[in-house]
Amino acid sequence: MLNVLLPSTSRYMARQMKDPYCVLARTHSYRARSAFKLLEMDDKLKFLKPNKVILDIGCAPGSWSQVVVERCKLWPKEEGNSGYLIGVDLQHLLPIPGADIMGESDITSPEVHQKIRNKLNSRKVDIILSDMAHNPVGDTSIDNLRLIQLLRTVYRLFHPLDPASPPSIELASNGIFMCKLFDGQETQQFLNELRQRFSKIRILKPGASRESSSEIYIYCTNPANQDNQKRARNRTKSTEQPKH
Ligand SMILES: C[S@@+](CC[C@H](N)C(=O)[O-])C[C@H]1O[C@@H](n2cnc3c(N)ncnc32)[C@H](O)[C@@H]1O
Repeated sequence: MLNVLLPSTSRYMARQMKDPYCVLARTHSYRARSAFKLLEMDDKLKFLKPNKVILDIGCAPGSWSQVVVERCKLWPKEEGNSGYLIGVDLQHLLPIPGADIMGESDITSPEVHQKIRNKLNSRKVDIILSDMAHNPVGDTSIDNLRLIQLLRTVYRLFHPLDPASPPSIELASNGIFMCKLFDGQETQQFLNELRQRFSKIRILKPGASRESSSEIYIYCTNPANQDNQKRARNRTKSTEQPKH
């Protein structure tokens, strides 16, 4: 009956039942299979630790935040653990114990930046995670470009275009920025922009990421120091502005 009435829904459910990561997500009470992408990347790079201040951008339905809470021991919080997690998403999402969730919040909005700043209360962010994405339209070049535009607004939070203006969010001197990107023709340009801001960049494709998906993860460490940042911002400014 379900097959007749809702063929695409039942096909989706069948696929989910066969997908080992969906089964595992249910077993471990993760809200999405994407938890296993972060778990795998953290197993490899070991960046999630107690005492870290973390911003999880595009956090709904919340499986990455669940992983961060577990690995950074935010719930129940160990005594002396100064770690803190803020999760931001356009969508409404259910609370996650140990995380400070900002649902119905657009990361491109200045009001949201102000709310994050208030929550941080002058603390620097150690790790910025972004699994954020629009719904892919399936055209690689459009999806690639749209996500890059969104990610530029994210890195400009901690590396503003105007070198004279203070960053909206301060990244710690040993801070990490990890973001998802739909791979495509603008990827190299985007990587070049990141290379001006971080001296170490790695590209990851975790096993839980579907082969058919163009998604890749970019893991950036060693942020440029203040002077280099200013020089990089000046260089980027001149290449990013339209030529007349
Ligand atoms: C693939 S999902 C993230 C899954 C999440 N990491 C998890 O494990 O549960 C991508 C999310 O990015 C969010 N998103 C897209 N654009 C956004 C924006 N401008 N601001 C905040 N969130 C955004 C979407 O609402 C969506 O929930």
